Amino acid sequence: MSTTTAGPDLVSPGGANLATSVFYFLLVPAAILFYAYWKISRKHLNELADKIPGPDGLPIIGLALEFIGSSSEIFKKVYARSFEFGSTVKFWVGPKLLIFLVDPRDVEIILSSHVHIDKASEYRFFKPWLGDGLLISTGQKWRAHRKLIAPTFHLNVLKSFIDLFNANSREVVQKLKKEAGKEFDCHDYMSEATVEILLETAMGVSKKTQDQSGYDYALAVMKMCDILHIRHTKIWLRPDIIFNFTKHATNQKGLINTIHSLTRKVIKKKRADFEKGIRGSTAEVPEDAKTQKYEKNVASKTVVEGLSYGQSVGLKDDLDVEDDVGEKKRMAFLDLLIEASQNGVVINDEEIKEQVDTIMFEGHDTTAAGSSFFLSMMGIHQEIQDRVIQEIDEIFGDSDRPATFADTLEMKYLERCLMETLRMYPPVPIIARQLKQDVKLASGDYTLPAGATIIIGTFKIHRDPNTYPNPDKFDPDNFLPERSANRHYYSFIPFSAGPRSCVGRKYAMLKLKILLSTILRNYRVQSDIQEKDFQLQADIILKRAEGFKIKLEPRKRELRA
Ligand code: HEM
Repeated sequence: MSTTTAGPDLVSPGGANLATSVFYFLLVPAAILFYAYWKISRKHLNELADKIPGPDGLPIIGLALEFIGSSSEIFKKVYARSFEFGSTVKFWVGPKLLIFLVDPRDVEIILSSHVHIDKASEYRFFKPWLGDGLLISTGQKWRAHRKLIAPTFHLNVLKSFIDLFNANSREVVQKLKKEAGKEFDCHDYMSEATVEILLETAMGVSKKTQDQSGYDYALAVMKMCDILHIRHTKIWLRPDIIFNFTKHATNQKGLINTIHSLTRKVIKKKRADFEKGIRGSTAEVPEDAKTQKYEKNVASKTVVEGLSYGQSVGLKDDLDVEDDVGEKKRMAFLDLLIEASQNGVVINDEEIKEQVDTIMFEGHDTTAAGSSFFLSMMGIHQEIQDRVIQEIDEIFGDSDRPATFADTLEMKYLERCLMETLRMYPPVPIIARQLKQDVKLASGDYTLPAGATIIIGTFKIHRDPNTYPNPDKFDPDNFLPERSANRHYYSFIPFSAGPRSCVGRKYAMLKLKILLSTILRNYRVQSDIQEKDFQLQADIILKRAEGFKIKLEPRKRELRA
């Protein structure tokens, strides 16, 4: 069948040629104009960048080829190259300007600021998973939600989690029984335990109400981090238009589905409890994990800031506020969010989901890595482990009683070992920010241009020989008060610092002390692998590519089941 149309013949060969010619005629000047505009708009950025030292890259792609290879190879290569320059280094990756900072004075300028709080554009890869949760949101939304969420990690709320920390730590000890005497990867156990502890404490639901295990969730998170890391390092996978056609995009969809189905279930359960008038965690605590009868009166003004809770003495953030609301009014994370959403304006249902996803991710993978590195250190440094065990035995004697808050304050040497672990193996090895304004540095005559991505190299800062003599040696005495006293506040930042510091800093420290002391009350750790043989990789979170291989040997007494 044919159709005829009246009017001009728009598709005649002559007309098509004319249209093509006009198109090219316009395209070339448009491209030239666009390029000229682009060059002019970047003139300021380029001029300031030219003054900052850094390796020469290839034309157009810059140093993109440095990011080829496995995660651990990339980590090794980038870390080795970081020694070629001073404390401020620029790096071009395609048209993107990255500037690495490691001088604590410069780091302070960025992290203590209430202006430079925008996350780097790379964090957008988290969006399908974490939405606009606390980790990546900015501006007014971030400010309002941070104000809402930070008090839910106040020490008074955390103290109410102690029995659940104990109960879950005891379960880990039981689960680990089957690994005794064999080499195994402790990260699997630490991951599962941290997910389950988060469910029962911050989320306030019993892990038994979940038909999907914490392990499946943790595995999905780990695989998501792999995909995000691939997108960070392989620049051709950054545009969605290319990424969406790869197998990674298909895998990502499945993983996000696994992750979100857990968070949706958690919120549904909590809402149902809320409607029945139930507040607080519904997880059951076995009688022998309850601490009430052992808890000594700890002065409410006990100093619990600074190093004991993961940041340099003298630094404060919104987690260190005085108890202005009163113990009774403070609520746990999801309780408070559900209540706030009832009143309407502060947070809506979608935003609750984003925050739950964010806390579940930030709260589990980081602490799982921290505890796995700690156990690896104990296995390698036997004489240090002896001292930790001696301290724990002095606190608990032969008793199987659960650990109280007062006990955690006495775990001084364990705490120093934990700090030293977080110094040498910070679970978040870099922090990235996007600059909206120029910033003059304190360490030298450089100005960071607006538009640059700033990378704060926590891993490198923590191994600066000027701050930590013998920085590659595991030495818990680096955290003796007299040694810490003279260090720059920003030379130890495992939890970041300033207004965007880690909201779970105190939660993590308290939980880790109870979990790790419970494990060491029951097992001695051994390791056949030395630190020099670690294959470090930084897939968002720092890990050992070969797995956290350790061996456990039951100690003299067994925990009563
Ligand atoms: C050893 C354990 C942990 C370490 C080393 C750690 C480290 C960090 C770091 C370095 C940041 C800043 C990230 C950035 O700016 O890109 C951060 C942010 C954050 N962390 Fe943690 N974290 C840990 C545990 C936790 C826990 C247990 C929770 C929650 C229960 C948590 C929740 C968060 C949240 C919500 C943010 C975003 C805060 C904001 O931007 O306002 N973290 N964490």
